[in-house]
Amino acid sequence: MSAKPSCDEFDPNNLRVDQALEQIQHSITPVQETLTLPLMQAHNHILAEAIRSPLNVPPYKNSAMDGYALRGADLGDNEITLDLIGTAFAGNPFDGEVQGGQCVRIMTGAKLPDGADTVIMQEHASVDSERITFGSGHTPGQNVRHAGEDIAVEDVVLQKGQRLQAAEIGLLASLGVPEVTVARKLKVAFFSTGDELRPVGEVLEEGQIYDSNRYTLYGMLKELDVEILDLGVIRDVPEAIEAAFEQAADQADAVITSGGVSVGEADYVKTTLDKLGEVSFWKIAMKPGKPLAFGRVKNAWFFGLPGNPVSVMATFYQFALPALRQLMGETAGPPLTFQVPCSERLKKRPGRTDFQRGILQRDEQGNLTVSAAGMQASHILSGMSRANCFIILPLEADNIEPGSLVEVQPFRGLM
Ligand SMILES: Nc1nc2c(c(=O)[nH]1)N[C@H]1C(S)=C(S)[C@@H](COP(=O)(O)OP(=O)(O)OC[C@H]3O[C@@H](n4cnc5c(N)ncnc54)[C@H](O)[C@@H]3O)O[C@H]1N2
Ligand code: MOO
Repeated sequence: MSAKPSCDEFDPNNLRVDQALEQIQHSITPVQETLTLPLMQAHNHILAEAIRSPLNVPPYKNSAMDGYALRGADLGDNEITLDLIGTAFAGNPFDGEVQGGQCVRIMTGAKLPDGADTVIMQEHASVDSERITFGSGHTPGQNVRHAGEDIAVEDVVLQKGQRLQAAEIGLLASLGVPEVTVARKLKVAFFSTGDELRPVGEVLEEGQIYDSNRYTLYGMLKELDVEILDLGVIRDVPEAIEAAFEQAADQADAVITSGGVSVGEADYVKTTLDKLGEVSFWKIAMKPGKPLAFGRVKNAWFFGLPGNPVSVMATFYQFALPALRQLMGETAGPPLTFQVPCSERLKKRPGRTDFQRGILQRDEQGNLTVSAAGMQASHILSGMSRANCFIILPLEADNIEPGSLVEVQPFRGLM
């Protein structure tokens, strides 16, 4: 691993990660167009309106157990024996009223018969034909699910800006809501530039590498569920680059490129951006991902991510992802982070916030720990694949000693 000169680490012109995030956040306003979709098609869309419940959930008082419904007032300190007068099934209620001294056989989810307010599970009953005996120790009101105890009519069940995932579309279905108004999907265009890049499928010549950034970008955008416009690898000639930017910006809400944002090299990209838009070239005090371009190209937002394969992913996750979420109207909180002890020494120099690639796992005692996912240079894409989290080390931090608490940001939740 080659060390970078430490004089580079504390550059007063570098923006801090939080400053860059704030500037991006202040610039972006969400797309306004909406559409109304049936529930299943609305999956993974962003809700454009708050949803109020048209129903009580549960809609009626019902039993939480298979057993017997009775009047709580019949319960006492001693065992009781009641007359069985009928059965209540889920979907087929008992049509009558339970009086003192009576009970009704009831199934889980069945509507509680009029007069009854208590259910005793069948394991606590002894049955002698039409006479049912219950021991002591039961409480009036037990094992009853009340109307509206989950959701009451007119409660706001989902907020504008929420992503409709499995639980949300299930919840809407449980309320009988057949369709919802959602934000239209974002269109995001991307392409790669660089004379060394060859598309997968071609034979590499000396000095050439395969274009992998378009694939990582594709994967990350796919997970976000946007419409993707892949413009391929663009040759390093001004006309081709300008045409690619024009096409991307005309068709998409956002344009993402990788490479060519560091010092000097990508003159065509910079001159084209000067002509077509307003783009700032930032240096961010983070590692990897120092160079980053952000702004407008025609009517599209532009993210020029650094070319190194890990830098692309780190800057996409830390900047482009929250920005695209904001653009699609999603009100997502900041990503989950928490502290765990690291199991080994982590190399770090003060001056930039590190987003090291880590492996979060349980040790033999069952305690969560994190270790580095191998080499940390920004071209080591295999480390990103081995990792399951970023280890976020603060700007001022120096080397981290084993056992120290460090902040981790898992790549994914349950799915
Ligand atoms: N003198 C300096 N040199 C560099 C600096 C600096 O501040 N001063 N910053 C370094 C850092 S940090 C990064 S990150 C890179 C970023 O440079 P660019 O964004 O201009 O990216 P490129 O030079 O075009 O490429 C960097 C690297 O990534 C490879 N690459 C590019 N595109 C792809 C792709 N689509 N698929 C796979 N790999 C790709 C490219 O071949 C280079 O190896 O600059 C440092 N240099
Ligand atoms: O920031 Mo660069 O992304 O360190 O390689």
